[in-house]
Amino acid sequence: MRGVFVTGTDTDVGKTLVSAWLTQAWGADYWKPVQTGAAEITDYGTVGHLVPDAVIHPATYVFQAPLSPHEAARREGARIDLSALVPPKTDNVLVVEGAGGAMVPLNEIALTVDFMERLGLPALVVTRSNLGTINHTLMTLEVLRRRRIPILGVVMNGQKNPANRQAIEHFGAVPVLAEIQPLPAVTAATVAGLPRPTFQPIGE
Ligand SMILES: Nc1ncnc2c1ncn2[C@@H]1O[C@H](COP(=O)(O)OP(=O)(O)OP(=O)(O)O)[C@@H](O)[C@H]1O
Ligand SMILES: C[C@H](N)[C@H](N)CCCCCC(=O)O
Ligand SMILES: [Mg+2]
Repeated sequence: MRGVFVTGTDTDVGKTLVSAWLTQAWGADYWKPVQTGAAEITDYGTVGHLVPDAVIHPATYVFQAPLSPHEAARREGARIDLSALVPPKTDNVLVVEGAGGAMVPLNEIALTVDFMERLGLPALVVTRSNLGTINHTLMTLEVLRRRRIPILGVVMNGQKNPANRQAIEHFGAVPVLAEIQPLPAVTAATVAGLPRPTFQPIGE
């Protein structure tokens, strides 16, 4: 399976924007295995609008409450089973987006990082560019490395911050693959207008 698991230092950090950007630039398929907050909005719906031609695979779990997956599932009398999180069959590159960050619980014992470990795709970490991101990014990298999850690199999302970029690359021993600036609006046109990624997905 070729692709990338888009995780982040937090919820609302820009994972869906980055996922749409890569899906569009690579002509990839998109999959959001676990979606919460569906009562308000879904990431697969957003990516479908931002990348109209993309193959959007159905989420395995969809819950209404905008909460951590383990809690959103519980409130609906459900429980996320990692063995049900089977990647879609595709010969194409697959962009997978996690819910929130790497340590987000999926059930009473399993965390998102456990799912990432099973899936085996390299991780791309989306981070904010402003104050506080160094700590959050280094902690996320630490978690991924402890599980020997390959790390493609980091995408910084927000106003350019050379000092934070340097710190993340130096202390995190990881490349900042791209810096995405604040967009006036997130639309199919502005996503398509972003500079093309200078990196490729890895895997066979
Ligand atoms: N560079 C940017 N410029 C303008 N708006 C942005 C940018 N990055 C993210 N946003 C907006 O910020 C909000 C959060 O971004 P996004 O949905 O990509 O975060 P997320 O990490 O996928 O969140 P979740 O954890 O819910 O999946 C969205 O409304 C998105 O359109
Ligand atoms: C609802 C939100 N948009 C995401 N889908 C889920 C974020 C879970 C975050 C859990 C946590 O880190 O506290
Ligand atoms: Mg998202």
